[in-house]
Amino acid sequence: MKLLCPKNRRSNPNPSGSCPIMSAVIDTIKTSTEEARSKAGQASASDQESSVPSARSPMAIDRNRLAETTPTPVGANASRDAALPPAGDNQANMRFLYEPGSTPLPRYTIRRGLGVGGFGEVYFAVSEAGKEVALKRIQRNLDVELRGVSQCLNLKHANLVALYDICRDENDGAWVVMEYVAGKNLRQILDENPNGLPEGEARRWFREMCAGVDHLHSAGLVHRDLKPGNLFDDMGVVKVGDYGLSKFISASHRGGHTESVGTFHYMAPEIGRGEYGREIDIYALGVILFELLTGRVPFDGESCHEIIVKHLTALPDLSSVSSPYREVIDRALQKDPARRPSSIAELLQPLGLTTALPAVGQLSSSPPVGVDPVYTATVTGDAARTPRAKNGQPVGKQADAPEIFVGRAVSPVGPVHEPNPTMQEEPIARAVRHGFRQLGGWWDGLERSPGAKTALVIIGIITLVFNTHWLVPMLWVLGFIYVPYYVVRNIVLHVRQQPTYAQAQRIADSHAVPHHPITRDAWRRQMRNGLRAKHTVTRVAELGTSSIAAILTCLFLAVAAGVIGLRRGPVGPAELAPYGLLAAIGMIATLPLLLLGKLWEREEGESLRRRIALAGLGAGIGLATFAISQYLLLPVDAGLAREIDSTDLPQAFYADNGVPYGAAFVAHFALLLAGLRWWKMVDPLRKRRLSLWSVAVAVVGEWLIHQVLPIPQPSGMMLAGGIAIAVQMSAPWVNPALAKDKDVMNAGRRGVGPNRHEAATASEGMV
Ligand SMILES: Nc1ncnc2c1ncn2[C@@H]1O[C@H](COP(=O)(O)OP(=O)(O)OP(=O)(O)O)[C@@H](O)[C@H]1O
Repeated sequence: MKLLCPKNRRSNPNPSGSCPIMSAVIDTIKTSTEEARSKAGQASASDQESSVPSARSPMAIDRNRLAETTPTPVGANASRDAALPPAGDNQANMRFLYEPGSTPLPRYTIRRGLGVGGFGEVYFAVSEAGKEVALKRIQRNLDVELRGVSQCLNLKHANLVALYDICRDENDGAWVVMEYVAGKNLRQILDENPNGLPEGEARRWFREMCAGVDHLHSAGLVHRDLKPGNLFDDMGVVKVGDYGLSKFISASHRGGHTESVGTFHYMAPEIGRGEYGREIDIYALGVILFELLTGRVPFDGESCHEIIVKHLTALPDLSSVSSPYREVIDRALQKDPARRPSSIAELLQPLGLTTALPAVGQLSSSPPVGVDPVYTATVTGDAARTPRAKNGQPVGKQADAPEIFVGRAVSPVGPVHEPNPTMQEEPIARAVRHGFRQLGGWWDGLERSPGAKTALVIIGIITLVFNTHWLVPMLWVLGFIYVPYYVVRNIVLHVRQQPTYAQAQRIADSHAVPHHPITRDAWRRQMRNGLRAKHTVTRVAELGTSSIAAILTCLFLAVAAGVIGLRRGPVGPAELAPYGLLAAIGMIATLPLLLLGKLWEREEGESLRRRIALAGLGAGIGLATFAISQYLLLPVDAGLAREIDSTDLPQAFYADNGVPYGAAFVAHFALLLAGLRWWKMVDPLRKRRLSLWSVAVAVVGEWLIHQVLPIPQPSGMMLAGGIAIAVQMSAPWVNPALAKDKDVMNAGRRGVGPNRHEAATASEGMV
């Protein structure tokens, strides 16, 4: 698997071009060449300099040379070889370690390089007996990761590319020997059909790939890397390939160097939570179905990160797809895996398609060397299309096992992850439904005459009617308990299901190319795009969570202030009232600020409009402060007479004796809110969750305004500081420390490197 830059998704990027990810793949190839050289210990210095590599020495060769020197295939190989697509520009630029004629594995002669994926190079090779195979050279030491591949090796299905064996070359390098597929892959076909395939053809592709995947699922395997590049057309039969390795090679093993995993267009959201159930295959199939029909993927973007965030948060626009495809894709692309179809059969059912299982035999042993068992799959209905070559011989045979000389696969595959149980049906509702279903079953199986059954129903109804006096109140009580419980449970679970942006970032990290850092600016842009793509429901859910956090924070701060302020002296209602005011005003200010932050998180924004809106909010806060102070009989001139000469005060706002009118509070808080950039404190992309600098700026700003428009102190400053703390603690926050390139972020923080300017300006200076 290799990560394709989103913009270059349709064609392999030119290695010499600007795509950093492709460059990383090229780096990997170069590195592995060096590794192989050092391991082999055979390549002498002269060999390395020589332009004529020896047949057995691993040596990078240019694909152009390789194409030129590829020997003409002989015998049975010729037809397929001729059917190979010509090496395009991309392929022409690929460099392969082994040249045509090399025999890195005994009895297999490499004919040509087919391509380079995330795991390594793939070659077309021919055995001594003339058997065509594809050889995939794995670039890492995968002893551990290859455990369990034996289960895949013996899978047999018309719609799966057969894995024949895992072999070791003399340098202990791992090779996967697999069925060679001469036809194009779906990526190439979709590239030729930018508006998608005709419906019938799309249905054929979809049904057959689903049949292959279903077979994997029934064997307890999850593909984990379904994408058009891994789906082949083998003379009219769809073959799912690349299913063995992705299960065993985790991102961590791949990410340690310069390579990267997968294209993000097909990645289910829960992969970020480390869930790799079969639902991720269902999700990928939903994406592929959409692409088959439209030629587009449902979630695209300028960057990998943007795509991930869309997978996590955005709803797909399915308006270009007609029914029943729309509903099928919609279900398959549900963010919550538990809401997706639970099986391939369920996925296909609305389309009127089925997956007959044309398996020759699950998990059986490979046939003896040299034996080509006849393809005996029994396919029904739509699947009844056993592939035949022109000579009438069956061609879809799966179980041709080449010579095994060093097989190392051992242990079985780990368990298939079940869907997240937390979002499954509410247990009481499930029990009730189960009970009703059992009752229905009992009723259906009751051997009584229709008359007797009718009589029973009537008796039941009468019993209910006569017991309504206690049944109805009991149902009311149960309803009063159950409904809030149900609502709270769903809110809590939904919120827990909400993807976080840090989570998106982590996914990007685990798949990204570490040697191609992004700048802080670019990171912010990507994150901002993700925030923009967020669905309203997600926004509302986040706001709900933030609001609860804000309320709790305000209460905590008020209690903390009260404990400190009242530790000596009497504690009565009069003494407690100011802290009640603090909590109330804190909430009154914080909740709208969070709401505004939610609206503003889509844009970087430094606008007059924001300040005007904040001024309006400040006026409201001032009014509320005055009103609550009056209600609680709090002195609204506390400390003012001592501090400020009343004759200096604006007469419209203060009485002759210096006592402020409500207008003074309104003006004071309007200034406080409009004068500071509060949106920085609720921005999910702020640098720190809680910036004490911002709190200090809020307190000092309040004190400065107090010099012109005084209000009771220290309540005013406590309020300003409390609001600054509460909004920051409760607003969502993306931890920049999890950003793709920590060096760049740190450089930005230190004010060095390319982000020097932004480092200076991006701090949460509030004024
Ligand atoms: N069994 C096969 N028969 C013919 N061509 C194959 C076969 N397997 C892979 N290829 C071709 O070899 C190339 C590299 O394949 P590979 O699976 O390594 O890469 P990928 O699927 O693009 O990336 P990744 O393995 O990272 O998912 C692709 O062009 C693919 O079409």
